[in-house]
Amino acid sequence: MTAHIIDGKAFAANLRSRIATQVSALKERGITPGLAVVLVGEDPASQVYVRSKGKMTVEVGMNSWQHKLPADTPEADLLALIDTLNNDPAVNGILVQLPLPGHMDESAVINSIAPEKDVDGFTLLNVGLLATGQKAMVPCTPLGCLMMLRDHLGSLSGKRAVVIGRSNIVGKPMAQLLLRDSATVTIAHSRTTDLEAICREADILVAAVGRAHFVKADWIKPGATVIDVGINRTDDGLVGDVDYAEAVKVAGAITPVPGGVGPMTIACLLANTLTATARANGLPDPEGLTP
Ligand SMILES: NC(=O)C1=CN([C@@H]2O[C@H](COP(=O)(O)OP(=O)(O)OC[C@H]3O[C@@H](n4cnc5c(N)ncnc54)[C@H](OP(=O)(O)O)[C@@H]3O)[C@@H](O)[C@H]2O)C=CC1
Ligand SMILES: Nc1nc(=O)c2c([nH]1)NC[C@@H]1CN(c3ccc(C(=O)N[C@@H](CCC(=O)O)C(=O)O)cc3)C=[N+]21
Repeated sequence: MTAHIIDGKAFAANLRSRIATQVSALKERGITPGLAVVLVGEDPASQVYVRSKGKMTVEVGMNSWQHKLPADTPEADLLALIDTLNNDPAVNGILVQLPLPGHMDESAVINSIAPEKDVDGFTLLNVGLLATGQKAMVPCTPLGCLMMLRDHLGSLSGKRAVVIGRSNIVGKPMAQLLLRDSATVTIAHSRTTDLEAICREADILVAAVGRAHFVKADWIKPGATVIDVGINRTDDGLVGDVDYAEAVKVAGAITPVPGGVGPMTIACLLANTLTATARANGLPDPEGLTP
């Protein structure tokens, strides 16, 4: 028995085509959703993501703007750009690519984004709304993982979920979404003792660590659903956090890297931009794009 491979690439393509249909409908009413992406510095991996985001934004019919600033840009200049974007009615979504250069205060920059345009869901307001179960902008990577989990498992209610990683951009919001769907959630991290035994209890295992081949096959409960968020560049190319070749023999279902969570992250960014546009125009949330 080998695991069902959850095809994030195909899932994302399907999601983008549904988004494109809804964008066309908005355009007929004279509304074109727009996403502005801000990149500070020349990190090659970030440049790849930003280019890919821009291409897909245009493909679904949205307006796309990319603002590239040099690594030594003063923080005040970045804050001034965000202020301009906040006040530009054509801009419905703003994404500031992380990480930012060391001289910048990351939370000050993120929290200067107008919460209703915060398509990453990283501002304090959106984090608080998600944590209290209210209507928020939900971080793209966890949202994409949730969509794939629901699609594969149906209800998550009562399932044991283990999230490895407690970052603000992946681990914590992932745990919030699983909790909201009534899973029993454990968050593990670098100080967790007996990590392997905790993982073996999981019906749903989400790995967001940033270490190649970190999760071994014998940590996985037979038949479990494994979501591999990790993006690690190695001599063998791009790999996730899970020892995929072995895990695939034990898991019930697993997301590959590449072609799993990554494409869903970008599709969910477009989904959030569409949701933000609908809300800005007093329209109901688009069907099937919010949790
Ligand atoms: N596919 C996608 O769309 C995306 C992929 N990613 C990828 O996901 C991975 C995680 O990203 P991110 O959350 O930003 O990373 P962070 O580095 O912010 O967080 C990593 C987490 O892993 C934990 N960790 C590290 N070592 C261990 C260990 N030995 N045992 C248990 N836990 C450990 C850390 O624990 P502690 O808090 O104790 O330090 C931390 O909570 C990366 O590979 C990143 O590239 C990220 C965003 C989007
Ligand atoms: N403000 C902000 N929001 C983010 O969402 C954000 C960020 N900053 N900083 C960096 C991380 C990382 N991230 C990825 C998005 C897509 C892929 C992706 O599409 N990956 C492809 C492979 C791409 C490749 O070959 O490099 C895949 O997994 O199939 C990966 C990683 C978003 N992030």
